[in-house]
Amino acid sequence: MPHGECQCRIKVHLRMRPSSKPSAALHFDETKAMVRIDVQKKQSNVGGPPRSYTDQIVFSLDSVIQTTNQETVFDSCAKQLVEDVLQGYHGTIMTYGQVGSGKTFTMTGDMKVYAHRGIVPRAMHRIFQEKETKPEAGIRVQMSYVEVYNEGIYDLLQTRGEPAGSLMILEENGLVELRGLTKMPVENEAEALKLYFEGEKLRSYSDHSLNQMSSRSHCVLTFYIERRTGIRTLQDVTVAKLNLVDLAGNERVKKTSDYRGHLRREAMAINKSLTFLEQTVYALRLGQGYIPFRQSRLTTLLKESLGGNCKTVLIVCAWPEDYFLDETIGSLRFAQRVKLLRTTAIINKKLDSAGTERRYAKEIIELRQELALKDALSGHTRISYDELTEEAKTELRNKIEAFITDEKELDQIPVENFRQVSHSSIKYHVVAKQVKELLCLFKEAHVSIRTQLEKVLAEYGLIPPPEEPPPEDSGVGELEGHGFHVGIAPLDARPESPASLGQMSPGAKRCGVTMLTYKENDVPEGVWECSSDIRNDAFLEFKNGTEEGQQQEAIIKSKEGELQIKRRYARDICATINEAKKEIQGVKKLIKERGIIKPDDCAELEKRTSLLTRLRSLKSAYHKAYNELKTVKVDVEAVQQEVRDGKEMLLESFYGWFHTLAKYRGQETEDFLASVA
Ligand SMILES: Nc1ncnc2c1ncn2[C@@H]1O[C@H](COP(=O)(O)OP(=O)(O)OP(=O)(O)O)[C@@H](O)[C@H]1O
Repeated sequence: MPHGECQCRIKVHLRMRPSSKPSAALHFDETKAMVRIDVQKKQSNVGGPPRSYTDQIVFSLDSVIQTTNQETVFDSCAKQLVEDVLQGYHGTIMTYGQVGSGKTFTMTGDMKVYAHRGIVPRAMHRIFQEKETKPEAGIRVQMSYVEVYNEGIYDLLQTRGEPAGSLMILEENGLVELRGLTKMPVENEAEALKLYFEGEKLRSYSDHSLNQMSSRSHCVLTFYIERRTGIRTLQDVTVAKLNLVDLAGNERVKKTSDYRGHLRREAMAINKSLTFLEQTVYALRLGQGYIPFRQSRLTTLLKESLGGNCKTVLIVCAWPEDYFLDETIGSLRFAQRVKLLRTTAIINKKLDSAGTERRYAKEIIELRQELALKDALSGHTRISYDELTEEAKTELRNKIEAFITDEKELDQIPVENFRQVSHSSIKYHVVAKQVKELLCLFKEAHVSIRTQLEKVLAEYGLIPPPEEPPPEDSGVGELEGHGFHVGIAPLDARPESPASLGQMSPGAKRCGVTMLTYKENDVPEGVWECSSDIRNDAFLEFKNGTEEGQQQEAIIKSKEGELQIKRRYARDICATINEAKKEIQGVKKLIKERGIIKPDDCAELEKRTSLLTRLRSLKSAYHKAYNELKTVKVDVEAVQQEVRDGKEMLLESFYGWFHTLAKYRGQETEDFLASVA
């Protein structure tokens, strides 16, 4: 159920007018809100006179009132409903009953005696009391007053001075409206009462045998109450209606002595409309699909009150005399049916758009004045807060672009007021992205400046020479012998070709030993007095034929295997670095091609940000690989050194073996070697 929605039953009260000869058949239980009526009935008796017996009819209501105290009537029947209307519910209070039974007395009261004022003036008092005591609610009241006379609806507040034609009923979205109805704004209780009395003067009364001032029409007095329900800037407003309906009295025309033409016509029209009202209530009670609201003007007007968005109270007025017992029973039967009807009332909210607009306009003026004062105090007298012209917008965009591209070396975005910011579509995230991008560029610039500075300082010997970063444009050289490095290896760093070393002996070739040879220069002076061929053969003999030589050769081979793996790994890293470098250059080119981005071009900015992100990730991969390459390089060099050390050890061992053996044998080296071979 939506907030404020209320499923309500129509409340029904019985008010008996005072009488000097009340019927003995009527029994009231005010506590239980019940009325019992003893009805004398006659039953046919076969062969004899009809037998009479007493039947009892019991009516259960919401209250039974016999007092003449108007305050009690208002408090028990109307007060709560008026409060509900002040909260935003639509409400209707209706009086129904026989001619002269006290409907107008209940509704209007005796206006000559203050204590006898009826529901209308008391409700008025309560409404305007609320208006005065709660100025923050900004209550606005309007009033309309219509009568339904002989099936015509007449505006009792029309001020045109000529008899008004019947008002036309309009129905839109199930809601009934009267076209051209006068809704008078009312400021206070006195004004409302004055208007009410003016309307009363236009109302149709006749001198009736049961009532000197008998209302010959149904009257609907409506208060439209608009009030704010909060103190926020954007407020909800409730617009509720309070309908105070004084129905014309029903009568048994034959019973009354008034058979004069117009009175008879009036009585028949009243009875007809009340019959339609009863039929409508009956249909509503049965829950029929079709409810004949449109049968009469009265039922059309009461549509919402009987079965729609409204809280409704019915006060049935009755004569207590025996003579009118049938009419009283008829009124109570109607009351009983109405009591079973249900309505769905909601708090009627509407957005006070006109009021909000007015408030905003006022607020804007005040804020502008405040801004102008602040600008004047701070010396900014030429700032305009008006809507930006197209020219001003373009100028502002250019200024911002200049700031972002740093063309004019501005140290802040040149906007003067929020309107400029909003009209340039500079949203926070856009600025944040720009700043992020600038930070990125700044970081790169910082690294470059630092490197340059370190180089200069190193040149002057103020700091140790910095380790060269990989030159990005030249790529990474392939590993080759001792000469691999980041970048293209310098020519003098290439290893000597095997041809420049000592000749590989046929024996070495045979044994598959390709790496370890020696040069003439390697031979210690005075040791080798034989030809190189002989020495090579002797060397192979040592490596392959002696335990010491074999062990050392095995170590060298294992180290050479390790070296090979590390070099292959280093080569892979080099390939990764070169690939990254290529991509970096590609992305940089793309960024450059996109040129300067307009601050409000979010799509382009997105693309640029994504390219920058890609660039950052490539650079990160590049530097990671480069660091890894440095580590591998150290490893490779270490293993290379081990290989070199192993070879040197092998040579030394060979020299020792060869020399000792030659001496031991006491032979000429040539002879010895010949014998060995
Ligand atoms: N409860 C009451 N206490 C005192 N006087 C009453 C009461 N009810 C009605 N009267 C008096 O009876 C007379 C007729 O009452 P009223 O005009 O209210 O009847 P009515 O139901 O409106 O009649 P009609 O249908 O003809 O308009 C009035 O003079 C009124 O002052």
